[in-house]
Amino acid sequence: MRAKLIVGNWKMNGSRAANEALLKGIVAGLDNARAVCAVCVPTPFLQQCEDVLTGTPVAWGAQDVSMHAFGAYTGEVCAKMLTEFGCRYVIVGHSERRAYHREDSALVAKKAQAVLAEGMTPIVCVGETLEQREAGETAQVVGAQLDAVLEALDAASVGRIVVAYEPVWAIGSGRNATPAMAQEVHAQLRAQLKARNAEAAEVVPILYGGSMKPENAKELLAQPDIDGGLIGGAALKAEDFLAIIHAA
Ligand SMILES: O=C[C@H](O)COP(=O)(O)O
Repeated sequence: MRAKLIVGNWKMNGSRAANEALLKGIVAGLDNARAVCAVCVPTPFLQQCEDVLTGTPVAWGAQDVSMHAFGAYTGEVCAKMLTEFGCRYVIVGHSERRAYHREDSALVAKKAQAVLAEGMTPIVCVGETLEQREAGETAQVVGAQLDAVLEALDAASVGRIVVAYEPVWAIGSGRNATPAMAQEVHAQLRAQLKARNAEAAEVVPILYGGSMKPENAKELLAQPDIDGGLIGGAALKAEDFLAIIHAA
């Protein structure tokens, strides 16, 4: 039985004052939530997460990382640096990075390797655009995105990743995939993981992301292969994020 994992992706939002209230609000409202939870915040706020969240059940992480270890890469942040701020998770391959920064699956695979090499957990995002879904290409697109990462990892490392299925058309649109649509893709992703490492496939959490909110979380999270959520907009309000955590 996989524990549910709820991760907030703050994207490029937040301020020191607002974060303080949000993080403390999340911690205060956790009660005895069964789900594991984390927030992935903009890099400048990692120190604040470490200050506020150390000793609480809420983990934290980053939204991107360099594929390089160290060196002359202006503007980049490497995995080793993230470990110095206590990061447990790093999102790689979010569709916004793929679309706005032209990141391809080969680069995403290298980033996942860099995260694993420093002992953290990559949250590997995959997902199709609306155009690709309408052309019947969903299975092929997300399959290729995940395979690129799996092929770059040794079989033992497969069990150390998290996968997030985020249909691009559902992100920030208010239009979520139906539970059945999401489950169909999650089952395919699970089968791909199994083909690489059957034992690991049973423990890898596969998260759904794309307009998950308090009103639809329970039904999505009830699907057999939906092990949690990668939450954007609803992670910016403690009340909504907590409602999703408690739905899990
Ligand atoms: O990483 C999170 C996703 O992009 C989902 O964002 P959203 O919940 O605002 O649709």
